[in-house]
Amino acid sequence: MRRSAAPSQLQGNPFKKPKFIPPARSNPSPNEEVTKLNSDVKLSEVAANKNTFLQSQSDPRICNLPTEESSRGINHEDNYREKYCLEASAKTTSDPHHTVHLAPKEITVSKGQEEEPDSLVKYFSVVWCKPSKKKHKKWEGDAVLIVKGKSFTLKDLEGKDIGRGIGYKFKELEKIEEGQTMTIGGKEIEVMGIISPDDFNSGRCFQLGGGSSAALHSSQAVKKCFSNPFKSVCKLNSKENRQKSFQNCKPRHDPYAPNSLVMPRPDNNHQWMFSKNCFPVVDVVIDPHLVFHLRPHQKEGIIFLYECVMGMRVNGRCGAILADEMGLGKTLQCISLIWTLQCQGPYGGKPVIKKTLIVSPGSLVNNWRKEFQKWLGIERIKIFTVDQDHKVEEFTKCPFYSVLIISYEMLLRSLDQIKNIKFDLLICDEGHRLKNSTIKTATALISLACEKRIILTGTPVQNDLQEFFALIDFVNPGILGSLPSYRKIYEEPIIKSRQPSASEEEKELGERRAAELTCLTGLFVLRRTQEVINKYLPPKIENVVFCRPGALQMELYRKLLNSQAVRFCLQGLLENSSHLICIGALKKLCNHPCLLFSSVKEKESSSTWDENEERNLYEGLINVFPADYNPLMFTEEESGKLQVLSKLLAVIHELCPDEKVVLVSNYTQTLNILQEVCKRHGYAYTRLDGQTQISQRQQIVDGFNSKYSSDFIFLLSSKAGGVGLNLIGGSHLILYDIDWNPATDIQAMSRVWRDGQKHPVHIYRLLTTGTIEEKIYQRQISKQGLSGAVVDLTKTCDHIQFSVEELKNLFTLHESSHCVTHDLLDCECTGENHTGDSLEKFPVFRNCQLGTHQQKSDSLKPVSMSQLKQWKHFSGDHLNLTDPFLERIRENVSFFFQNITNQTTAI
Ligand SMILES: Nc1ncnc2c1ncn2[C@@H]1O[C@H](COP(=O)(O)OP(=O)(O)OP(=O)(O)O)[C@@H](O)[C@H]1O
Ligand SMILES: [Mg+2]
Repeated sequence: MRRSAAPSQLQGNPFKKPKFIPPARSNPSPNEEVTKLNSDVKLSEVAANKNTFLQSQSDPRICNLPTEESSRGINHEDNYREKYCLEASAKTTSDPHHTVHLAPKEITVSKGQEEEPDSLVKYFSVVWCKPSKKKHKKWEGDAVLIVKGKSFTLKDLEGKDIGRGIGYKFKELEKIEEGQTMTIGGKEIEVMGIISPDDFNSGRCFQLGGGSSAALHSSQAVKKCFSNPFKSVCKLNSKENRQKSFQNCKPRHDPYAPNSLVMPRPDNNHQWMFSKNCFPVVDVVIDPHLVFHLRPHQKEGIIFLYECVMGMRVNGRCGAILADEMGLGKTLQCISLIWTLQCQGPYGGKPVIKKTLIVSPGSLVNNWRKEFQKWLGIERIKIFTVDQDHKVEEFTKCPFYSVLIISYEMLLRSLDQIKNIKFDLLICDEGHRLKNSTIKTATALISLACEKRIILTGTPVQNDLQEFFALIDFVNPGILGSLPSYRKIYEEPIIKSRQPSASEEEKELGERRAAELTCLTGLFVLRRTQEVINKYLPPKIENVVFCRPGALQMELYRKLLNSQAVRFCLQGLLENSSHLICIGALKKLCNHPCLLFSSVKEKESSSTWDENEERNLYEGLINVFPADYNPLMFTEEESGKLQVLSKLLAVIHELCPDEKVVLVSNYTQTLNILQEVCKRHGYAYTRLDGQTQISQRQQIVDGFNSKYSSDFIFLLSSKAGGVGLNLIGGSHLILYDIDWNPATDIQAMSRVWRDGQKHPVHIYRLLTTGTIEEKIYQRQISKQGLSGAVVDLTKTCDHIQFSVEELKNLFTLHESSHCVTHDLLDCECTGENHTGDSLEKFPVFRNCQLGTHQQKSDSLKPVSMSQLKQWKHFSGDHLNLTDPFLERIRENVSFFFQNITNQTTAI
């Protein structure tokens, strides 16, 4: 029977016959085929090397200048890539079943023939069409046929079921072989080949619809390689001309100098594809001026980024995600990359890029400028930052600017102009916001033509597989296929395998798909944890301080809990969001009663006072305050936390007059109170919150960090300014209130304990004993909080669903406990200075949808209950530590937890 070719037939799906054999390549031997599927990662190298080996024999365009490299041993750090790739593919390579089965005889069944028919599973690649009597079939598509015992499933290459059948005769299904045509489930099919269980389990057999690594490394590489072989044929005709031109091609910096950092050379395949005009390969060497400052992980990061954007890691793909934890110097790594590519390139030393676009949150635009200046000075590179007074047009008009830095908001406003500029490199800082591809910013950035794209994010990217897809698809569009096919092939099986009810088969499939996805994306996603710089950082002393509430606070708290609104909440009688109003009131009260007073007064005079819930909540509350209560004249004694804070500031000021404090709250109103405290005590302060002009933010940060600044306190709204800021001028950080999302707090805490910090860092988290603040903290550190994915700043309290049980717990005041959190730890101590083991012995794990093999210690994760138990802890009455700061506040504190990281680091 003759047939029209199905799509795969034309594109060279290796699971079908006739196989696509690239030009200049001999028919692969069976052994070669085995290698091909043994390791996806190695595959690109094997395939590429083989191809180019064959080509380079006769191809005049590959012009390697003879180098002394091998004899003198330049540190190209090639083995870094190898190590990295091997790690990514470890799972795959260790699998012994990695073979393509070419003939029906080689059908692999999961168990022996004598097994129960139901347990036999076979996989076939097929083409299908609607049944017809026509001689010349018009096949409608490729599919994968899964035969299991007496039933079968037909899936298209996007992983969607397109046919199913049960109750077939086992013998009939057992006999299926290559070349056979049959009608099955209302479709006519022709069997094109047999798929090994491993190729099915890894998802590789869906390659045309998906984009598995096998597809990438074989067909795409091949397509790229052979698409237009004559496009960049050497134009230099005379031998002398060539020689002359080569002589000028020298590395910009000496690759043999001690400590030089030399980028890996492109392989033959890369040269064949990208070397224009037959230029010789020249070493790309990072500016020694930068190398001098680089940490080891940053050197590796630069090589990684270089290889990614040069298309050396995944053929024809130039995107990367650098997801290093906060404070690891992602900015410096990018600056090094930009500076290098702007001045150098592997082909004749010609620069790879001319213009770079950096998009960042508004508050970081000037930080980028500062970092450029810090590392490169003002002469080497001309950067342009867009703000109200400096428009994109100016950048366009002045050719000497090579880097444009713009906020996400401004980018949207200037998109038309930006689109008209040819950028060669696009960097999206805090790029986690692109996780939703439908938002305007993401669509705008996707629309830019630039191929070399880098996302920087401190947040782990694999926690949500859909968001993961969006980020991956942004940097390397199409690499995972379409969203629907990705969901079918990867997301659904992976999620299913994580369900408690998952069968062994589902678990295995999910794990294999996750491994495949990791292997594929691991080539261009890099994440290192804070551990890599710990040794450069001073000690960090972290304290959780449980502050006794003041008398007025207690009375008001009881009153609120007895209100009709709270009671209705607990009976489930109120609207969905009414519990949030109650929670909000309790949190305000914990910060200071005057905040609650102001809210009640404000509501009373507003037109919405009639709204039941609030009236029910605030009823009679004003009577608890003294008759002449004036919120502007608040006292410190009225709030337990404020009292502790005030004493803490005093002792820091007294004992460490050169050190500064970052004081963080989530609320502007609370910051107002803290600001007032600063004024009353005569502390010089500066402030950054949501209202601070973007253009002023860096100035404020710089002022505070400067050793000449007289500011003692930096008042920071964590929501407004948490991300990306460097506040190393401060060495004490006080979190005045707690957020539901641990990420907000962790972000804030990371502002001071980072590279460049000279003093030991003291972190104080203040919680009001027995109140909702403890409950929120418990939620942060409990399993529930830890698994909710969590380290994501966009998640707010509104996302949390509370059961009535949980609400009951939230709305309970524990008046007699020193520390409810400690009570919950099942700790046998009585608060008498229990010295737990160091936290460092207990690596922190985070949940990741890709599975266990991805789990790494991650300091972005809040501590867990069991880790907290290992911290030193003691009640206020039993404090006998020699910590002079805690000593001074013990009177108002019912309990402490303390943990010291890097105790022995010499600064
Ligand atoms: N090699 C280095 N030596 C000294 N300081 C460094 C080095 N690398 C980075 N830094 C400094 O460390 C601080 C943190 O760097 P950076 O802001 O780039 O971190 P980041 O990885 O972007 O973190 P975040 O995710 O919080 O934005 C900056 O002040 C930077 O100048
Ligand atoms: Mg940053």
